[in-house]
Amino acid sequence: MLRSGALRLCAPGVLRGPRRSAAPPTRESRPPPRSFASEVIRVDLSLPNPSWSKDMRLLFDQFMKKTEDGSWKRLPSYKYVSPQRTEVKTFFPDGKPVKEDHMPQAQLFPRSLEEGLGFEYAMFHNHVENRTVCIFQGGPYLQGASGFLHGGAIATMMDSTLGVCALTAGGVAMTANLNINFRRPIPLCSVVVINSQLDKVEGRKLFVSCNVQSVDGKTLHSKATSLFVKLNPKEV
Ligand SMILES: CCCCCCCCCC(=O)SCCNC(=O)CCNC(=O)[C@H](O)C(C)(C)COP(=O)(O)OP(=O)(O)OC[C@H]1O[C@@H](n2cnc3c(N)ncnc32)[C@H](O)[C@@H]1OP(=O)(O)O
Repeated sequence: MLRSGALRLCAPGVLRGPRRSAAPPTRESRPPPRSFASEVIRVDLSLPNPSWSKDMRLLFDQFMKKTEDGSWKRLPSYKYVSPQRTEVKTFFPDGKPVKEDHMPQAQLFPRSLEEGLGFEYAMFHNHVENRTVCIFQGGPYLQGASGFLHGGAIATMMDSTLGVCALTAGGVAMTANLNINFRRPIPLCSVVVINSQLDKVEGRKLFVSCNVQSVDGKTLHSKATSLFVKLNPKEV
């Protein structure tokens, strides 16, 4: 269940008045955790929910407008890596992953915390420009230094955004290298924009970079460069 303290902290207006009626679809509430009914598995968690702050909603609406001419696409996001719960291919002959079927608790790390308490985000991708943008509101369970987001939480969302950018352009790939400069701390429950782009492709190597900025674009919180390597086609 959502804790009202977290809700108040991240979305102060939510408990006082009715929700805005906005055009994009909304996610009213999340299903109970660890339930594997098919409808639960397919809940798209990148849609607005009551824990989203006004900034988060405004940004989401702005990006939804950009999807209208087809240049940008909103990327749905699920708790499970394989929402159909089909068998995941094994890419590594020497280091076999645990199959999700054998570990039903397995779920995508950034989607593993309760609504409003952890990672709230939505991603949009531009196929022509090979760019992925993530709007991200980090909740109170992601605290590092007092009142600010943990560096690991920031790195998680940067890696995820860079990963989506690389995967969308190149197919199945993993992070081989991630270099982050943390320039300014991110207050808990604030909203930031992660802008990522594919810079270069060399064979199986996908070079991507990103920055993390405040909503008004005035504060550069973090920057990163990263290398993703497409998994060896012989092993796929
Ligand atoms: C919210 C939605 C989220 C969806 C996206 C999720 C994104 C999250 C992604 C992750 O977090 S993945 C988890 C963290 N990453 C790993 O656990 C990867 C561990 N490393 C590996 O499995 C292998 O090292 C890897 C698959 C990356 C590469 O191994 P390979 O055997 O396929 O490649 P190889 O070692 O032959 O290297 C291929 C090329 O990459 C280069 N390379 C590999 N690792 C490098 C490295 N670390 N730094 C620089 N170059 C590197 C290597 O030199 C070579 O260059 P050349 O082709 O020019 O010779």
